[in-house]
Amino acid sequence: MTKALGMKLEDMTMLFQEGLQSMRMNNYPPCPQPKLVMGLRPHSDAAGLTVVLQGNEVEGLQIKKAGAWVPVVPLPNAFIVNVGDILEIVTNGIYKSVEHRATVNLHSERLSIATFFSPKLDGDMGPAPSLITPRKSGNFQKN
Ligand SMILES: O=C(O)CCC(=O)C(=O)O
Ligand SMILES: [Fe+2]
Repeated sequence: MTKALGMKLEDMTMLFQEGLQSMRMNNYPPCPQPKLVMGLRPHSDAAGLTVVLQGNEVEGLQIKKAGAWVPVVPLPNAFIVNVGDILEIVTNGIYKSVEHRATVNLHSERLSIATFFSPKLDGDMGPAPSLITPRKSGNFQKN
């Protein structure tokens, strides 16, 4: 990723080398009124990267693309990798954090496992210094 972006490796390892990994297992039971219920509300993940396994290959995950909700069709033995808010900030907005949600199904239970890879908890975080040039300023501010 750093090579593709022309970013210094240290700008990434500084944050993620001692990063945190957490996991959420989601179970969406069948729902008699799936049009009236949302499994997981629209959100973006606060992490750097999220890896999702759609456990039992039941459809439900959707991403927002050009203003429309697009289903992410489960593929056997495939993971979904989502960019989270922190990576959007570190890459100075080059990679965008994706808004997504999970719907429920009338007859099928759905299972998913999401693994969140986040930076270390202490220290400064902001756009990678190596991505800021006189022609390209930082899109996010450190507080
Ligand atoms: O159930 C899914 O496919 C998505 C899960 C998710 O977005 C999350 O746990 O943050
Ligand atoms: Fe999520």
